Amino acid sequence: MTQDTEKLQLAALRDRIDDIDLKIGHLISERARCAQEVAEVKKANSDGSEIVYYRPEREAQVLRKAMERNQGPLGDEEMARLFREIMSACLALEHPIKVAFLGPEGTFTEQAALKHFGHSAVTRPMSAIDEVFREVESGAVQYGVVPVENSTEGVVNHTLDSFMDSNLKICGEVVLRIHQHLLVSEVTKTDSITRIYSHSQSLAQCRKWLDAHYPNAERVAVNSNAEAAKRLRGEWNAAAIAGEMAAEKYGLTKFAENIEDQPDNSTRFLIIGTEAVAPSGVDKSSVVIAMRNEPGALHDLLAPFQTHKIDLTRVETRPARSGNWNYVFFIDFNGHKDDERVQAALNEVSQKAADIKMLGSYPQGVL
Ligand SMILES: C=C(O[C@@H]1C=C(C(=O)O)C=C[C@H]1O)C(=O)O
Repeated sequence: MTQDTEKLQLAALRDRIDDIDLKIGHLISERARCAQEVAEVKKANSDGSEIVYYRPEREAQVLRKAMERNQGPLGDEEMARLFREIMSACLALEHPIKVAFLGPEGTFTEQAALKHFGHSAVTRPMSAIDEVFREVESGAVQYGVVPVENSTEGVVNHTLDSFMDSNLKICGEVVLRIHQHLLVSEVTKTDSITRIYSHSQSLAQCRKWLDAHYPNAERVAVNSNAEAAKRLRGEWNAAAIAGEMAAEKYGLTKFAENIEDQPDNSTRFLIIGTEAVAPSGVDKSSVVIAMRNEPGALHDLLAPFQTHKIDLTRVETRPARSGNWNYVFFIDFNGHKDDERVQAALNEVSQKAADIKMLGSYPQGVL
């Protein structure tokens, strides 16, 4: 009797779900047709220059709205992730977007690219950060994704250096929680692991765990975590440290999970492209500023931001490669380059700076 009631109740609920899915399906198709029309309008009004289909500022607004109006029971991020995928599919209908990322397949950077653009983007692995820059510069892809800073290990210097030689712009940022796992293959003898492969950043992020659990294993730094995962093939005495995607892509087992020393370990990635991005309402900007080696240079650099009440979110120093100045600062702050306050501050800085280069204004990461 109770089994019958359960069956009836479930059947009724499943009928309701089928009805709802039907409506969702129709609505998604209607949305996709609208996106196609957007593409038609863009084409009809084109002045002959290349049409820009992907609009980072609009996408950020759509995702923020999805989160703001969400009443549960799904979490805000979960809701936004669903909309992320719907938009990704709609954009692919307008124009398939091609994205280069720091590879090989299975890296955290690939995960960041998919988190930012959704799974309808066509992603291409590159073997080095400067290759990602070159691929975008050559026009082979429209966008690139590169890591820029990790909460445990700090800045990715290759990325900052690549910006010094490039005219590409930053069009977005994405932050990824990084979980590291100790991976083994089916041939690994787990009680005789004497070598552990990983990227140097990941080895550093798991230093204490390794000291505690594998104090005598040789730590071998390789080009990427995915490369580390690949190296395991046929080595019975080796393990790799890498993320979930690498484990899945290379068919490895998690022998120990979440072994990063800091529980809030996260990495920030930048989206690079050729187009400047319009304000989305909640934006960040990045600039490189070269100062002469004079007393008070750092004060001269920072004071205008304080005067105009602009929050700095990061200040990074790199050795300058030219003889004209000594310091180069990479500065991130809240605000868009079109904001009056930002323009006023940058104007004041430029009077004291040897050189100033705007790397881009872009929507603050939503997901
Ligand atoms: C539809 C547009 O084009 C693209 C697709 C979007 C969407 O599906 O909502 C949003 C921004 C663009 O990346 C648009 O510009 O509005």
